[in-house]
Amino acid sequence: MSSQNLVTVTPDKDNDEIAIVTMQRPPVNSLNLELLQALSKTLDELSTSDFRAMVLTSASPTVFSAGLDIMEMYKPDLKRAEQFWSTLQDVWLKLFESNLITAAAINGHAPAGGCLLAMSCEYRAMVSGKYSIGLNETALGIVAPRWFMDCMLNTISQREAEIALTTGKLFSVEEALKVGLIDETAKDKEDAINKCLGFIEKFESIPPLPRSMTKQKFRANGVQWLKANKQADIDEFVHFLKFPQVQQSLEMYIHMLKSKQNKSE
Ligand SMILES: CCCCCCCC/C=C\C=C\CC(=O)SCCNC(=O)CCNC(=O)[C@H](O)C(C)(C)COP(=O)(O)OP(=O)(O)OC[C@H]1O[C@@H](n2cnc3c(N)ncnc32)[C@H](O)[C@@H]1OP(=O)(O)O
Repeated sequence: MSSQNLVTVTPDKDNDEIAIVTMQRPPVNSLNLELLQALSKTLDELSTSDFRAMVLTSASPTVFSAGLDIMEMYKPDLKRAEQFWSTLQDVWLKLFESNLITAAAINGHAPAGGCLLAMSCEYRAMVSGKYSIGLNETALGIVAPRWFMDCMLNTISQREAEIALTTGKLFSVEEALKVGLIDETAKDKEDAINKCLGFIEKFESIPPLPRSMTKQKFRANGVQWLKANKQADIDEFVHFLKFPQVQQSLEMYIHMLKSKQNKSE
C-alpha cells in the first residue's frame, strides 16, 4: 500500500467542513515512518483547507492504533530511527496545536502511541468493549518521553497520570471514562463519530481564531519544551535504542505478541 493510502480524508456526509480522517495500515495501524509521514502530510493539508474540524479514527474493526511500530525500534537503522522520531514529534505538534477542532473516535485498542494520538485531540469518544487505552511504555521496558507525559497531564490529573505511567497501565473503557482519559463511551464506530460531531457542534457560534488561540495557550507548556529540545529529544531516543537492555526488552515483547497469537489459534 502506498503511503498516500495509509490515511484517508473524507468530508462528513452532513457537514463538509468536518473531515473524517481514517488511519488504515493493517492489521493494527502501528505507527511506522510511512504512516507517520502520511499523517503529517494530512495535517499540513488540513491546516490550509476549508475544513474547520476533524475526527480521527481507524479503518480497523478492533484497533484505533497499536502505537509506535515496534519494528522501527528493534535493531533499527539509526538514520531511519532519527527520521521516524522527528516525524512523530512533528505529527504530535501538528495535531496537539492544530487550529482545527479535533476529536478522536476511538474504535478499538489505543495503547501507547495510539493513546498519544487520541489524547492530542480535544475530545475522545471510545467504543465500549474489551478494549484498552493508556501509556504502557514501562511495561515494555521503555520510558515514555516527557511530551507523552505532558500530553497525558493535559487530559487527566497528575496523580492519575503518574500512577498510570509508572505502572504502565492500560485502562479499560470504563476505567478510562472514570479518570477522564476519554469523554464518552459509544456503542460502535458510527456512534463514536456522532459523539465527536456533537462535541464539534458546541463551537458552531464561536469564532475560529479566538477558539484556536485559546486552545493553543492552554497547550503551550507541553509544546514549548519539545520545540526547544527537538534535536536533544531525537538524540536521546536514538541513544536509548542502542542500549542492549532496551533491545532485549523489545525482543521479548515482540516474542510475547507473537506467542499471544499462537495461543489463540
Ligand atoms: C531515559 C529517557 C529515554 C527517552 C527515550 C524515549 C524512548 C521511548 C520509546 C518509545 C515509545 C514508544 C511508544 C509506543 O507506542 S510502543 C508500542 C506499544 N504498543 C503496544 O504495546 C501494543 C502492542 N500490540 C497489542 O497489544 C495488540 O496487537 C493489540 C493492539 C491489542 C491488538 O491485538 P490483536 O487485534 O489481537 O492483534 P495482534 O496482537 O494479533 O497483532 C496483529 C499483528 O500486528 C503486530 N503488532 C501489534 N502491535 C504492534 C506494534 N506496536 N508494532 C509492530 N507490530 C505490532 C503483531 O505482532 C501481529 O503481527 P503478526 O501478524 O505478524 O504476528
